[in-house]
Amino acid sequence: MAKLELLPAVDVRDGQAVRLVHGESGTETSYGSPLEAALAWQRAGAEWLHLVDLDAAFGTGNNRELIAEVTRAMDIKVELSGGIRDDDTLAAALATGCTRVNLGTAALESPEWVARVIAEHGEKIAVGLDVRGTTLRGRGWTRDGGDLYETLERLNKEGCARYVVTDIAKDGTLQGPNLELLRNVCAATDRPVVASGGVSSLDDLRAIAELVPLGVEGAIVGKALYAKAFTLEEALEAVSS
Ligand SMILES: O=C(O)c1ccccc1NCC(=O)[C@H](O)[C@H](O)COP(=O)(O)O
Repeated sequence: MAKLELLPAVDVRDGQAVRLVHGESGTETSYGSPLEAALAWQRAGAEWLHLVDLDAAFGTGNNRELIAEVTRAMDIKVELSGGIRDDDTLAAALATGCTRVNLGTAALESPEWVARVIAEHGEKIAVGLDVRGTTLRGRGWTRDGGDLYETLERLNKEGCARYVVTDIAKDGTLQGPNLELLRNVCAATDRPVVASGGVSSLDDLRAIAELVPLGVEGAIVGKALYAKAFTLEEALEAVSS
């Protein structure tokens, strides 16, 4: 059986690595240099980094230079997220050399553009499905953006390669992942799914790993690593078989 990929997260706000609760602006806890955090995950054996420009997501500026610097410094695969919504921001993100980008708001507000870039860039484009209940949220998760399953059906038809699924109610809370949501999304698509939000323990990761046969490919881990609930080495070991 394929093993679950782990993507430690570095979310950047105002030049700092931070964690938010429910992705809400103003709930930041700071964890210092994003480059140091990313290098630490790489040294610990990560194969992926999930790197988020929160200012770009919230529309409070951007950390574009820093995000590019961190991405260039990595020998591992990088998934970039946050504020990638048009040709300029997509070109800047891809120019960093990242492995793929994660589009959120654009998939809700600019469906024609997203269909075009999916057709042009294939595997380099993932779509973030960030939900409260079954309602998608855009603009840094501050605005409603339609129904999860209607949007998923449309993106499936357009050939979207992969989805990053976040239950906003769980994100940054250490309350455990929403396994039911992951199962439901896997049932509605044949594309790989990356789980995000709420991981609190090695058992949570083992529970997500049980969903690999259903289509879950990876899990993003943020708060639990920064709060030292477990180490990345322990997490990689827990999902290695
Ligand atoms: O990814 C985004 O674009 C984004 C936008 C607005 C708020 C938060 C956003 N991402 C947050 C993450 O990707 C978290 O790092 C990830 O869900 C990890 O969550 P957790 O393990 O619960 O800390």
